[in-house]
Amino acid sequence: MNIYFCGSIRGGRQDVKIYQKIVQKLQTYGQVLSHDDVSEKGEDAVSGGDEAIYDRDMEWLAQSDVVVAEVTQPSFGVGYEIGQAMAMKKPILCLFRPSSGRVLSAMIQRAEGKLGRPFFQVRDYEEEDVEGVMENYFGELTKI
Ligand SMILES: O=c1[nH]c(=O)n([C@H]2C[C@H](O)[C@@H](COP(=O)(O)O)O2)cc1CO
Repeated sequence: MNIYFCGSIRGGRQDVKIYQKIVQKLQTYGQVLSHDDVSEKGEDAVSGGDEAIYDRDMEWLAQSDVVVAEVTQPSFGVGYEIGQAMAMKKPILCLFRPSSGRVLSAMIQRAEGKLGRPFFQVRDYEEEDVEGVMENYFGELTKI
């Protein structure tokens, strides 16, 4: 299974430790298609620049069987990828931490009803529960 992971880069890297935890867990379900650099800096210096990043990520999105997005830290890129993945009719799991004090965009929160479960889901979670949330999701996904 190819899994595309979305997480904020230029939107802010505050949650990078949580992204690393999510990616580690996703690797137990399949191949994770995501930029290698889940460090604080991001991958600004990638050769080929922004166009290469865009083309690579759209290709990976097209190749993915499922998309997992951490949406707590707002990011234009993550929102864009979610919209593209919806247009491609990929199953999408959005993970949001209410304890951040943020309120999730209505455009993500209310997209849930539009493709129908289990194709678009938003799950609220706490950091210590994130592995269990993914176990539930992937358990249900394999039954479709
Ligand atoms: O360097 C990058 N590499 C990269 O893969 N992306 C993609 C993957 C992330 O899920 C998303 C992050 O978007 P943003 O940088 O607007 O927060 O965009 C985005 C950037 C920088 O915008």
